[in-house]
Amino acid sequence: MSTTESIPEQKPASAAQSGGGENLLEVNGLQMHFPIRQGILFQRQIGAVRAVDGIDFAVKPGESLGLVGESGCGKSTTGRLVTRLLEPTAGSIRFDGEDITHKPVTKMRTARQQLQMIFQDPYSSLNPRHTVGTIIETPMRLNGINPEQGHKKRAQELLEIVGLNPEHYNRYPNEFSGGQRQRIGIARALALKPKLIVADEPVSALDVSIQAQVVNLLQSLQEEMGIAFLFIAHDLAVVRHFSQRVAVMYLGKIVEVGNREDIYARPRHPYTHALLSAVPEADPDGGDRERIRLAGDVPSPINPPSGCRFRTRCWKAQEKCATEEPPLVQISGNSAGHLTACHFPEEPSITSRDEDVVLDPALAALEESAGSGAAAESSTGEADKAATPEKSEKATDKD
Ligand SMILES: Nc1ncnc2c1ncn2[C@@H]1O[C@H](COP(=O)(O)OP(=O)(O)OP(=O)(O)O)[C@@H](O)[C@H]1O
Repeated sequence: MSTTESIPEQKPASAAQSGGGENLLEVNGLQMHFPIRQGILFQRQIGAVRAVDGIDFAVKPGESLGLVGESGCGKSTTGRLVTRLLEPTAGSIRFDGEDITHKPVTKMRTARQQLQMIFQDPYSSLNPRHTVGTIIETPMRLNGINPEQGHKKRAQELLEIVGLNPEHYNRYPNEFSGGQRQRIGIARALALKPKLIVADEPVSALDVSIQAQVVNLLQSLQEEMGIAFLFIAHDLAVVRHFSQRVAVMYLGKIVEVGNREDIYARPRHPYTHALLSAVPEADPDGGDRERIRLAGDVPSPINPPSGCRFRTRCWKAQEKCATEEPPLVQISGNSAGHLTACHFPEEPSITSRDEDVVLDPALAALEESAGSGAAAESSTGEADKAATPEKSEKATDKD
């Protein structure tokens, strides 16, 4: 574990990510500050939730970029900004060569068609009063798309593509399981032949056994139809096999981005190490892995820590981390395109260290007492709960 300071090779995020071919999506300096207002009449702004606070990333045609971080880091807000469901406070979004940052939705018909979103909750994202056929056909009709074979045939084709029975065209969403509903949502997104799909935690509400099936489906769509993905997830396990590149987000900032191999085998940011530590079998060689117990919650985005935002939970934090925000750059030892925002990065390895890193003193005390007596037994559950940097399980279902 190195504590020496790395001297960043100055390659800023946007420049490093836009090299090597055209980008389908390019995001620069993107910010979303939700205003906090007070007062009944005048609604004075007294602060802001800095949900997304100046991020840069790019997605190439046909590529999948995973966007990963704990709950509240700003991933969904990023997805909603990219799909223009939210108006950004600052920054720019270019899609397929066009600046869509402030373009009214009514004036961006093509981009709107080619940029689709799949939502987390397959229960609330489908209108329960419409048949599956209507749900899939409506976007085609609204966008003036008239397939040669007719709307019904095309909707049935799409049902087949996503692994559902085309004869279920006249059924209603409540007749399907969660996994099947997510497939209907995917068929609806495909109806407009998108170039990019923003998938916001598309499997986290599903039973674990169903998750893999839906991820496999999305992967085959990416490979066979050349669709690019911005795949949002709260842990690194889900995006592992699906994303060629991964961006790790913490409290409104991207703290590390790189290709799959760099992020999973040679991570540099302590937060990436902590997230990876929570992934079962993160070490591709099956060796002894480091154990980092990331406890506590992400600090409030209303008043984020100065300097490096991760410093309040970081085991390597020093004074500099409080006073200077580390830039997202290709630090010494990183390969091209692997960018890390850290003054004191970790060694590029995930092998076991001499000691586990336990970040929460309360958790450490619990673990100490766990070795002795019956009282310890009851506290172990608490410790596990506190150590899991994941959202709580949502509704489960089976296909
Ligand atoms: N409309 C809004 N008004 C005010 N604050 C918001 C709004 N939407 C999101 N936030 C806040 O912005 C921060 C980032 O939220 P966001 O949903 O983007 O995070 P996330 O990483 O996607 O987490 P999750 O997985 O829980 O959705 C959170 O603190 C959230 O409370």
